[in-house]
Amino acid sequence: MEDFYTIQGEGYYQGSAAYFLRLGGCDVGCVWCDVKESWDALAHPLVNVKEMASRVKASGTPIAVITGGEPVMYDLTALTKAIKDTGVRTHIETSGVYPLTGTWDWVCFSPKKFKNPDPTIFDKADELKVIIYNKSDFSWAEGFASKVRSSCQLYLQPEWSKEKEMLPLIIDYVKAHPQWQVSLQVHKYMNIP
Ligand SMILES: C[S@@+](CC[C@H](N)C(=O)[O-])C[C@H]1O[C@@H](n2cnc3c(N)ncnc32)[C@H](O)[C@@H]1O
Ligand SMILES: Nc1nc2[nH]cc(C(=O)O)c2c(=O)[nH]1
Ligand code: SF4
Ligand SMILES: [Mg+2]
Repeated sequence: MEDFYTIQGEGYYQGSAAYFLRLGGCDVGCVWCDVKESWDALAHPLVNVKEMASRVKASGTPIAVITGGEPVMYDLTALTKAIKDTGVRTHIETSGVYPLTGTWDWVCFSPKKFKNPDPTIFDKADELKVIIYNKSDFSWAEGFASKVRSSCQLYLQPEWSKEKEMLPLIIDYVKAHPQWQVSLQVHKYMNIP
């Protein structure tokens, strides 16, 4: 759908330079999705894998973030190989609804109530990033925290339109449950993509 060199705004790598490849197509349907224009894969042009990898490399970035849309709808073996062959790290942002393919240096798993994840993601996630839209989402988040590896980093991120309401609850929750950390979408404050 689009590609751009920016600063990773969320989670463990927040603040790091990263080149984003946003793949079109998603069948999860989150009501609060901040990139609904990505859902229809046919609305976006096809781009050759080698071309994508060369744009990543030319930017000078140390990290490529594959996002979408929902990138696990596709076989990502060729894309991740092409990127890694240039010496750039491969990171993914995913809801984990289909089995993950490809070679990854970092997997950010962000589960959704609108479609269950495929259980194979639990052993692959380096980062669990749960979006908090209402109060009941804290106990829902704990259900996933008990399924991922003990090394997996745990983040609570407010849904953007509910940030004013949910951020105070997230702050209290993290103080009481310090295995979790707060993640904010800092790119939205910086007015960058
Ligand atoms: C647009 S999604 C694309 C990747 C994948 N489909 C997923 O949901 O993980 C990228 C990240 O943005 C988060 N996100 C999407 N809409 C959001 C919103 N309104 N507020 C906060 N985070 C949001 C998702 O949970 C995910 O972690
Ligand atoms: N700067 C920036 N950081 C991000 N982290 C995850 C994003 C995503 O949409 O996957 C995202 C994004 O869209 N922009
Ligand atoms: S899974 Fe990701 S891209 Fe798909 S609707 Fe949800 S937030 Fe948007
Ligand atoms: Mg985004």
